[in-house]
Amino acid sequence: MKIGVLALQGAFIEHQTVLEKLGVESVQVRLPEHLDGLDGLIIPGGESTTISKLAIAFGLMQPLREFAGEHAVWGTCAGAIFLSREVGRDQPVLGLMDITVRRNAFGRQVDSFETLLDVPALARVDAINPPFPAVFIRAPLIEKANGSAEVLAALPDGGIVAVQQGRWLATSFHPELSDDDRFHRYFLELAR
Ligand SMILES: NC(=O)CC[C@H](N)C(=O)O
Repeated sequence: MKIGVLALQGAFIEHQTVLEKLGVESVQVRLPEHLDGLDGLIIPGGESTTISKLAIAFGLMQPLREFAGEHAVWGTCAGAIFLSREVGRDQPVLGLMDITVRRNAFGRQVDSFETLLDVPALARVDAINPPFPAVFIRAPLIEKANGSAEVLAALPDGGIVAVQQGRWLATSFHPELSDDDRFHRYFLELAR
């Protein structure tokens, strides 16, 4: 199995480190041809406007959409914004997942925090399934999950922070920054 990590900007190395620990080969994706032969793709957190500018400059927008049509794709934080259909402002996105996101939804004072999340779907990779330690950094909130997009996790106030739509995943937080590889293992199941 070979997983690509979009390596235009942001926390791509951190995802590669987790994949390496799991014994999975990973490839940095910067150009369309780097998508060849991959079983799945992770779009990391970072700055979604920068990621989209570079993706346009490198001719990646359409190749990424085509790749996602046939493979598992997971966006974390800025990556989730990039995967979404609606960001409520004029910003190029892939428009794949049927979700509406609000960038920087947690405001300045609490722009970064860690919290324990119940994620029932992770029982697929861990029968005991303790709460997941989720790291939020200037995170977006998923305001709506429409159509076949299913909510995997929400904050106690109901704010949606993880969604799955078929083989696509979006998380507002950064599982690559917590010492817990269950989301990565869950994604690898989707990529298989
Ligand atoms: N940690 C992150 O990926 C932050 C996302 C960033 N605030 C954005 O809007 O793109």
